[in-house]
Amino acid sequence: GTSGAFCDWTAAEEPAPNGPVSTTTRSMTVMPAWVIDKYGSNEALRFTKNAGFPVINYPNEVIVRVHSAGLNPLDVRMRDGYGSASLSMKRDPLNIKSSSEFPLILGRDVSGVIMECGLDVKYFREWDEVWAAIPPWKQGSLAEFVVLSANEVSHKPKSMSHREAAAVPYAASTAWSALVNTGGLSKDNCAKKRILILGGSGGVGTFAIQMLKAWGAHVTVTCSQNAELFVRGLGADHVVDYTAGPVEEPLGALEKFDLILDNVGGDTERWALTLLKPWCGAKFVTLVTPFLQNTDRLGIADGMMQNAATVATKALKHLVKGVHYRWGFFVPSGPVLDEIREMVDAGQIRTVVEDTFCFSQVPEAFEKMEKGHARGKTVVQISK
Ligand SMILES: NC(=O)C1=CN([C@@H]2O[C@H](COP(=O)(O)OP(=O)(O)OC[C@H]3O[C@@H](n4cnc5c(N)ncnc54)[C@H](OP(=O)(O)O)[C@@H]3O)[C@@H](O)[C@H]2O)C=CC1
Repeated sequence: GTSGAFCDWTAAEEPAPNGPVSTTTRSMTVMPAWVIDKYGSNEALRFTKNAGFPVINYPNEVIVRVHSAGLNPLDVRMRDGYGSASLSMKRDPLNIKSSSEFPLILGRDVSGVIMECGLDVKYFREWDEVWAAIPPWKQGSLAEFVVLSANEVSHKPKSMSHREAAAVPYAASTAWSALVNTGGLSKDNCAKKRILILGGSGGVGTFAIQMLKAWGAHVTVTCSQNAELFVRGLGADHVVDYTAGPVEEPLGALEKFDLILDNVGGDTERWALTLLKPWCGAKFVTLVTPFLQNTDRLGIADGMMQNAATVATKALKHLVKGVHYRWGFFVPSGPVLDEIREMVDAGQIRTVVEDTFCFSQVPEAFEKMEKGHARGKTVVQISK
């Protein structure tokens, strides 16, 4: 990656069919973007100057000019086809435009400037600086412009650059949704609570640690030994190295927990619920669920039935042992990002951008994401 550099994507080969790109959104019909036309590896990524320009279809929508786009592990999985059946159904519920998802633009995080507002939009004006997490069923931020509902957008923190701000929304909104909506935690009820984060060094974990510390909780984290200083720097009180051997034993020797946030999945459910305080309302919230795999495999109706059956069976199995089992999800929400902005501007949440790529280097950014073991976020600079 390049630190803060911009590359000249205008030098790319493909000519725009409608002449030079204009500077006002209303007269534009095409824009530069990275798209995929089929699912697959990095070869599927294609740069074009002729991606369809986003259109305001509903009066509550806004068009955002993208300054910086943030990447998440989900982008790599979506490039590979994860969620394809479920998300294209959500994009096109009436199946009006068959095979509607292509060309698909990836990129779930955006920081940029409002260029146009629908007639019902009251809270934003043109030129407002905003950030947002883009729902997976919408076209993403690896493009010059993106259209979003105003209720998915929030004013960007003043204390962050666009580059930093693009590294926050999707992972921080997921952490908030899992801890607050699913876990029932808030700034008013965390003091003295003991929280365990399985997989604390990733995107979601790093924001979860900072939120919980700001709310006064005691935070234990599992991560690699080489991430210990990183998570301690974010506020983690106790760190257990998962690369040194099974973590069940060292964690089992500790005082029990009020909530566990699971970012790892796999066999964690087999042992982690025994680490919770029984009969105290303690919760296990996992973000690693078969939700989209089930709907991809079985279709929406049968997939949702399967999801409901799986989560109900597991919840019941654990409820009889006195603990609650829940699935957490990313939820797009401007109001949640407003709360996160206040924490950022109050110095309670910061972000670590590990790598910055320019717009012409999107395949390199995906290669970096594929390697995993990130110690911070990956951002693509789209415009100055
Ligand atoms: N349900 C939903 O809506 C959402 C689900 N997710 C899921 O949540 C999970 C976390 O997402 P995100 O934070 O963005 O992902 P990241 O890849 O950024 O983070 C994952 C972290 O887990 C660590 N890790 C891997 N294996 C273990 C282990 N056995 N024990 C402890 N730590 C481990 C990795 O660290 P190391 O480098 O040391 O291996 C890495 O830092 C992912 O599985 C993602 O798919 C995310 C967003 C929304």
